[in-house]
Amino acid sequence: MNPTDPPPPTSPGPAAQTPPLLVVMGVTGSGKTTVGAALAQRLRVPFADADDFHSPASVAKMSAGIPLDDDDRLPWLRSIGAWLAAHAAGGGVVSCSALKRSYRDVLRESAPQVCFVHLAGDQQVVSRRVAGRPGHFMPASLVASQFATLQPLQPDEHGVVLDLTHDVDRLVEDYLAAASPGGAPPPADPGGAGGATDRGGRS
Ligand SMILES: Nc1ncnc2c1ncn2[C@@H]1O[C@H](COP(=O)(O)OP(=O)(O)O)[C@@H](O)[C@H]1O
Ligand SMILES: O=C(O)[C@H](O)[C@@H](O)[C@H](O)[C@H](O)COP(=O)(O)O
Repeated sequence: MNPTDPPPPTSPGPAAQTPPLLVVMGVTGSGKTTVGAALAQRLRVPFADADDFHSPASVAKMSAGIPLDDDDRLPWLRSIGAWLAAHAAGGGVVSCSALKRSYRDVLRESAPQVCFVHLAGDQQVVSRRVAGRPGHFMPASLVASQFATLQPLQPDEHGVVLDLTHDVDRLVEDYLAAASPGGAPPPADPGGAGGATDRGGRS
């Protein structure tokens, strides 16, 4: 083949890459909405906030300081799964707490290729953020139950863990580094979320 010829149709190239389909997950106040929107802008894909998919009854429940249960969350997760399925071909980012493995399984049923970006960190930092966030239905009193419910990504789950204390621009870069072919360098503290921890996923 002449070196100037275009690659054969079967050759993988940038156009063959699957567009990113991400769920930015974590407890309330971890930065999902802020970082999810920034990631979507950087990746040039649509963004959705799972808060907008809650029923009025669920919003009223959380506003009253009562945690949602599995029954409250199932129809909500299915609607987010439908959003992911509808954006699988072109890519998209949705911010959704996805606290339990079983919740992430519901999302994966609709979009098996989805990559989870977990914004992980300390409860005190998150509580301060939620207490200082104006005009949101989620009370700071629910932060403890969110941490109690949270099940971190397991080794077989496609995703990355990022340190929520990094600033937003840095978190976008952390994700890009983790998703690049070489992956992210090992975190400084393997027990925590000191950098980007690749959980085996590529998007
Ligand atoms: N990386 C960050 N560093 C500092 N503050 C942040 C960061 N990400 C979000 N915040 C702030 O923390 C609060 C919670 O962020 P938000 O995106 O609403 O979280 P979530 O969607 O997970 O509840 C907001 O006031 C937001 O401005
Ligand atoms: O399953 C839940 O209990 C909720 O989805 C919860 O995890 C989520 O955090 C709220 O929707 C508040 O919204 P923010 O996460 O944006 O604060």
